[in-house]
Amino acid sequence: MPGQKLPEVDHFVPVEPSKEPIEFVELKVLDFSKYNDGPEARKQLAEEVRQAMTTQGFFTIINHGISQSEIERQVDIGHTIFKRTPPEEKESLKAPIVEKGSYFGFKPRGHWRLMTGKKDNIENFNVSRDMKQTPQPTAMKPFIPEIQKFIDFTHNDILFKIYRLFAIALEINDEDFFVKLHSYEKHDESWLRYMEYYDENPVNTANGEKTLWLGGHQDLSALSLLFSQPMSSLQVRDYDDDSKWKYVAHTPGAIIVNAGEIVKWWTGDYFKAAIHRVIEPPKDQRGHDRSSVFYFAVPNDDVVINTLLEESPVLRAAGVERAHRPEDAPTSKEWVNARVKMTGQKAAFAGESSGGSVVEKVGKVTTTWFR
Ligand SMILES: O=C(O)CCC(=O)C(=O)O
Ligand SMILES: [Fe+2]
Repeated sequence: MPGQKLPEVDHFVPVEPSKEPIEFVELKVLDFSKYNDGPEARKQLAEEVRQAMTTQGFFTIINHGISQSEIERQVDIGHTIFKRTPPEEKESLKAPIVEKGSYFGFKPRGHWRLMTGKKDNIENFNVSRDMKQTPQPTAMKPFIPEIQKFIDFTHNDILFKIYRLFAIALEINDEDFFVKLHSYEKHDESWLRYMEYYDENPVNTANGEKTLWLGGHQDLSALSLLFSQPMSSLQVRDYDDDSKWKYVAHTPGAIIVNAGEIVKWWTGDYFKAAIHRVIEPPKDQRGHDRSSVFYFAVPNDDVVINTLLEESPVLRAAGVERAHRPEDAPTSKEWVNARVKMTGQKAAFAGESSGGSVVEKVGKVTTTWFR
């Protein structure tokens, strides 16, 4: 918006990129400037999506239409909301997570229990895709038009492009198949998240292990879009390399696309849901807070989620199994509310058993937590 003066923010100063020799996961980088170069170019991108999704469930997109400065502006807006909202207002706009399974509003620090048994040190403010349906702290009000514009572009342009590539990759006849399940006009629980990790205690545990900030999980979403930020603390468990945890590199201006459990079910695990966690960063980045912005997409409320064997010849050829018995398949809203409600609450999440993973029931379906 050239010439127009935007409301002032409290600027968040991000940490400098780490210079330590850490092991990064190799992610495919998709150049979305090619998306409009015709059907052949789109087919090529779809093949790259297929390769990334069947191996990692994570990929990076660049040239997607949102600039690094627009991402920084959103991080600043989130930081400003956290800084300027007084504790009493945060308390009164607390998300009814346990009561209703809804994230809309503030998630205070300490709501989740980590696998170490400790409480999290992360503050979230979650905004409904349709911002009118979200609690509106006073500090957010000046930024509402900007935030809504950011959400709308992310949903209607970037997300829908990714979904058209998914449909092409799965050879589903209707390229808009997934787009129609995420209709902008209908209601769903998709949300924008501002997230601040507070590193108040930058000390290693006695055995030299790094402190866990957010336990290993797959997102409950269909797709999560992570706007890249410079602190090296997000790790993905590499399906390709003996399940090793590896750092996700920062690419300024990029979006990391993270497939969640809904995509895993749609594809009968042909497309992987990325297993990821957040840990304390390398030494040269400690003692800094980490502020970032995310968009989590889930289908419209009434969409029943099960494997798309009828729609996709690729899934039939791959021989995948249906994720749920038809009578057990949840609707999008049922799943989201049930899963949000129990995240970070149970002993399973706090890690009573050791080893790779813990399965927990969510209504008629299950979710898995990872170490
Ligand atoms: O902070 C991050 O980079 C990832 C956060 C995350 O995994 C989540 O909110 O689901
Ligand atoms: Fe996540």
